[in-house]
Amino acid sequence: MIRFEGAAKRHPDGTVAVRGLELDVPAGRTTVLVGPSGCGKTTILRMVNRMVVPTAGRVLLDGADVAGLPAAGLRRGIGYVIQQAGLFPHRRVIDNVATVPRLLGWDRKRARARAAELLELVGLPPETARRYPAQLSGGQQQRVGVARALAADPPVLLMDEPFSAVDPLVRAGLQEELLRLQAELGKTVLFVTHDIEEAVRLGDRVVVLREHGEIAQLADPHTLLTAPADADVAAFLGRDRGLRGLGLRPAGAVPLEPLEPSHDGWQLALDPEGRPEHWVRGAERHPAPVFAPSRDSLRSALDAALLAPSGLAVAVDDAGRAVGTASRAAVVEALARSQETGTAPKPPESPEKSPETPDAEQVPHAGR
Ligand SMILES: Nc1ncnc2c1ncn2[C@@H]1O[C@H](COP(=O)(O)OP(=O)(O)OP(=O)(O)O)[C@@H](O)[C@H]1O
Repeated sequence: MIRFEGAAKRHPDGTVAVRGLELDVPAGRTTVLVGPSGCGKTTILRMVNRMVVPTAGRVLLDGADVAGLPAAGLRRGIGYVIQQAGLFPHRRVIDNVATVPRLLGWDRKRARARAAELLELVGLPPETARRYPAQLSGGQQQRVGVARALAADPPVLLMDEPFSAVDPLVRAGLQEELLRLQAELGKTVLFVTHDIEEAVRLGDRVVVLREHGEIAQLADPHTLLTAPADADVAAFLGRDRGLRGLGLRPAGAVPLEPLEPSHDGWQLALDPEGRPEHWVRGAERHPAPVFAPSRDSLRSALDAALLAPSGLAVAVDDAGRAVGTASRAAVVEALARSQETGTAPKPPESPEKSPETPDAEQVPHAGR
């Protein structure tokens, strides 16, 4: 666990980058810092690996003040991924990834074997290992950056806008990959972005910051979207590519995945008619939130995905029978696509209004 106790940074020129942050970052989860440019996100992140030394307060890593830990050892135990990957241009990909294991004293063969394993883990084909960074695409370079950060199997991963330099499609793929990796590895991830969509997509918890690293709201994505703390947060949520249009856009644009027997250990219990009842995992049992692609909005789909313990919204037909699932990522991606084209996707064929679904009334106005 990372704890910020009144951690502040005041620069010699008088600029207060961070005023006095009180924040707990829980172990094994993804916490996303999001906020406008200059609000102190990078400063906060770098306080953890001592690239920035607080001028007041302190940062604790598993109870130990990082100021008292040797910087080199501390940094080797913390993965750090930055924009543009920050790879060594003159080293082959495999040796970029093997850097930290080599620093830890592993022999070259073992370090390279570990690097090869990691390249596979982040989805890079084996032939990329022998190339130099400049011979890879931007998205591939970011994957190498992630592999390198994971090389020493650090419990903590700091990620500073790692995906912001790549185009939206590649970015969506990288986000998907990170979600998959995190489900597998359960690192303590502190992730910085200025993109609220990315924050909502990746974060178990989202910290919305305003100037001087002050917390405007700390919440899970669902609470953030449905109950912004104040008008500033609401305005921030609605800005950029915004989530404002969610309630106006039909959920029919979300691609559905077929129902599987198990999703990360969660099983969907259906009634005899095939209608979803619960998500079940061992002794755990939670309601299965649903949406109807033929008449609901993207907002309903996103709510369902955010509320489901499996992270999957269950799509139902007009009779309420389960017909597929949609992940949080798939819903956000559908939103991004509809915004890129500037118009909402065509409403699905089902013009009748349903009294239970007020969003359906708004569908014909979407895109205006
Ligand atoms: N060396 C420095 N001297 C003076 N001010 C600085 C210095 N480094 C950063 N700052 C200021 O501290 C504030 C916080 O910077 P920081 O880089 O943490 O913001 P950020 O939220 O990460 O911004 P961005 O999203 O643009 O990367 C900014 O106002 C910045 O100008």
